[in-house]
Amino acid sequence: MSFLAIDIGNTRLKWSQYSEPRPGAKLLAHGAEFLENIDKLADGPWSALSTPTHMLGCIVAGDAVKRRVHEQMEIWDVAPQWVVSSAAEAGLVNGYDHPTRLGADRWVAMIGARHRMLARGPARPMVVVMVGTAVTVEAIDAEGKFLGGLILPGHGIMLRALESGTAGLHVPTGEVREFPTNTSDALTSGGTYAIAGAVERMVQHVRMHCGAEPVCTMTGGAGWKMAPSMSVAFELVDNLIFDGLLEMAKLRFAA
Ligand SMILES: Nc1ncnc2c1ncn2[C@@H]1O[C@H](COP(=O)(O)OP(=O)(O)O)[C@@H](O)[C@H]1O
Ligand SMILES: CC(C)(COP(=O)(O)O)[C@@H](O)C(=O)NCCC(=O)O
Ligand SMILES: [K+]
Repeated sequence: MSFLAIDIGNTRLKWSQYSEPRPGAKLLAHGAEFLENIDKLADGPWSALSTPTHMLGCIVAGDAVKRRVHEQMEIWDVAPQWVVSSAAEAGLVNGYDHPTRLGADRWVAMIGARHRMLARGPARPMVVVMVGTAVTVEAIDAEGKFLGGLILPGHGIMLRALESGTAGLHVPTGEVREFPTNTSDALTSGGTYAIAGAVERMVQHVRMHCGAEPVCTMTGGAGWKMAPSMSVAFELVDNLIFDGLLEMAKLRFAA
């Protein structure tokens, strides 16, 4: 028995193979590929894996990418299953106007974050931050209701948008500075503090709305870039989506 979890964002595919489809299962193998390289998975890293008995993934990169991943999975006799955000699952209630339109990665990460918190202590409100191609900042109350969330451009998109929309902003990546004194540092710092500021605001909103201090959990490929510049207390976790997929797999594939 083994379980393959896959998270496909707009920049990279991340995968992890576990001994079983449940939280606490042993991690057997893992990897990440930029989307332009996913056609080499079956002949590359996946060729060394034992056949997964179950697979669950989340994808926000579109149907063409999904088809390419299905092709790579043909080396195994396993049915691909992809999460669709729903009105309620695994202890979370979805407050989105149209629950199925919520990005599956956001839904799965929130489920992972909430279970992680409950495993450690009493239920508290949460702010869940994902720093990937885009940045999302989610609010969850102490009862597990997703109240709503912010979507911002990630570092790369912010810089490319400024480069393409101006004549004078073609410069190398800079450093994060409190008082930037060159264009590179001004751009890098502007993007970083835009994200940090959005998180700070969401923490304020949740504190006011829930009347309690939220737990702030941050994840995503570029989370480490944000960590030194945050203005609120937070925990950086590298696998919230896989935590969530394991929780959902436990409910779907329980023997
Ligand atoms: N070694 C790395 N490989 C890939 N992305 C990286 C790396 N280090 C930092 N990043 C940043 O992480 C972002 C991708 O994060 P990721 O969580 O994979 O995004 P997504 O889920 O949207 O595909 C990139 O936009 C990039 O800024
Ligand atoms: C917000 C996102 C683009 C984030 O994508 P990512 O940065 O993980 O590649 C993705 O979750 C998405 O396409 N969401 C659908 C719209 C929504 O959640 O409202
Ligand atoms: K993501």
